[in-house]
Amino acid sequence: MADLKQITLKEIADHNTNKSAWIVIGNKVFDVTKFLDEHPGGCEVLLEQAGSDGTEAFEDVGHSTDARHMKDEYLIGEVVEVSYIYHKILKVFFIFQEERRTYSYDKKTWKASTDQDNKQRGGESLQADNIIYFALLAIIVALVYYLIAA
Ligand code: HEM
Repeated sequence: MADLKQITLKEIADHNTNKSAWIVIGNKVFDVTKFLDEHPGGCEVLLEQAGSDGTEAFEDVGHSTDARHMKDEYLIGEVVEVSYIYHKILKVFFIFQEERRTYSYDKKTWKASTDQDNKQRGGESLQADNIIYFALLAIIVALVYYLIAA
């Protein structure tokens, strides 16, 4: 595994269409272009994740052991470490916002947000969320800088 091709997130991001679809699962990169038409869950879900980190989506489905082995047929490389960590941090913020938006208390599950949901919640609280997240991020960065400088 040591000689796996090192791929940056920027490269991966360019492969987000049905002509070329790469997905990150764990820290590995899978070229699922040829698998799009064969995926039992449909090509749409794969295309939604194409060009980005699909680890959460892949795990949430609870794929079988067969599916986990099957994905290795499409392995083409691994994510370059530094950018992966950076991406995960961004992704945590992104997922957190998505989930805040889409949790259904009736069904006790996460679901895709609809225009109706967004209207009910109103855009303002989402904006407020964003400000809080970025303020927290700024505090963390300032702390790290202070510790390094001290
Ligand atoms: C290379 C990556 C992937 C492989 C090899 C793969 C393979 C499979 C297989 C074999 C199944 C049939 C059920 C099972 O055996 O678990 C399945 C179902 C499914 N997969 Fe994937 N999958 C991949 C990535 C993804 C991703 C990134 C998503 C994103 C959401 C996804 C969503 C689904 C869904 C929604 C189903 C249907 C589940 C159901 O009907 O209960 N898959 N996949």
